Amino acid sequence: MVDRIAVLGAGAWGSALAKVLGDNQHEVRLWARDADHVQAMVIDRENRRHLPGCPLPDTIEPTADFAAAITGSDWILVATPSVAFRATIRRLAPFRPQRVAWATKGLDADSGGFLHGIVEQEITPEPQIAVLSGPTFAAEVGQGLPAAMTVAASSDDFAAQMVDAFHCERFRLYTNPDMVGVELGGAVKNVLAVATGVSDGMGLGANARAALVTRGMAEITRLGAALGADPRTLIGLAGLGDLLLTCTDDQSRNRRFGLALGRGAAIDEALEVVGSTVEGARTAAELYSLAARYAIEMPICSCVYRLVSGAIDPARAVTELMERTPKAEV
Ligand SMILES: NC(=O)c1ccc[n+]([C@@H]2O[C@H](COP(=O)([O-])OP(=O)(O)OC[C@H]3O[C@@H](n4cnc5c(N)ncnc54)[C@H](O)[C@@H]3O)[C@@H](O)[C@H]2O)c1
Ligand SMILES: O=P(O)(O)OC[C@H](O)CO
Repeated sequence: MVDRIAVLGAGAWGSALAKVLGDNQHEVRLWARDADHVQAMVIDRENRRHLPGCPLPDTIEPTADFAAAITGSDWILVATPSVAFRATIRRLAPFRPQRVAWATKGLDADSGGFLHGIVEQEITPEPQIAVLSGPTFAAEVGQGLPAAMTVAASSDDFAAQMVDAFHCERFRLYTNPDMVGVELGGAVKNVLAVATGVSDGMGLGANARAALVTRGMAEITRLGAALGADPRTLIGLAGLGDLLLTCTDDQSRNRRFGLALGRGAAIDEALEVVGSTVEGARTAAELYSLAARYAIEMPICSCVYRLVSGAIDPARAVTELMERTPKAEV
């Protein structure tokens, strides 16, 4: 069956996912707020700004007209950065969409809560919802390299529709009912990728990186337990899978941001070096509040928060982490 889908947000990830859907012969309207950017995509048949070298199939119609993108769509896929998520959902609400999915990773900038909370608050009547997350760099997906993700949906029917829409020989979706676990993994891994980037930028070595990834996983697990996430989700694609990818490969913008900080760049300079979305830099603050609300110790994530808010420098972060009181591992 051919779906009509509106993809909201034509960054690297919205464009890569639109391409998978379009290559699968679905009718995709790819919305971007910048009319010049849309015009360039129409002429180039490529998103040269965010996903160069990945031709957009004819099934994708780039548009700057929000209403035209939404009207008549079977479902909506939001792929903006988290900072724009609530505004996008508010804009969508008057259209009373029945099925809303998102591929954004992060937390609500206002409340520090999960993104599904924003959709539940802003859209009435409540639509069916789904979140897509996992270890996936947009450039590789755009090039058609194999990848797998997790989808957590509020109904089996919507989960099955998402699997049908995306499934192909190079893209595989696993369903999982645990929306909290899937969203948590995608949000926290970005903060931990900043930490491992800082460590590598300082030249602290492979042992330190492995320790950060492993103890970072312990932090995700503790917070996940407090929030009711399924531990199996946290060691799945949207948890450990994405943590490993983002902490170890320089395609990650969060990791590159951390690398720049670890080599001595100021925060603004490091953001500029990366030049596109660095979710972990803002998720760190939201995560700090969330962990505090549940009284969960997350020393690595806390250090990243204090680092990106300018309270400490990388050397101080290392000292603080290493000089914590010895404790049992589990
Ligand atoms: N790039 C990846 O490999 C990847 C993979 C998985 C998930 N994600 C997630 O997808 C989300 C988007 O990331 P990206 O890589 O596409 O970002 P990007 O930096 O490539 O592009 C961001 C786009 O969002 C647009 N934007 C910013 N504010 C907006 C607003 N208020 N309304 C509409 N558009 C707005 C920008 O103009 C830009 O086109 C993030 O949460 C990211 O963590 C990215
Ligand atoms: O480039 P990053 O660090 O935003 O990571 C992109 C994806 O989230 C990887 O799964």
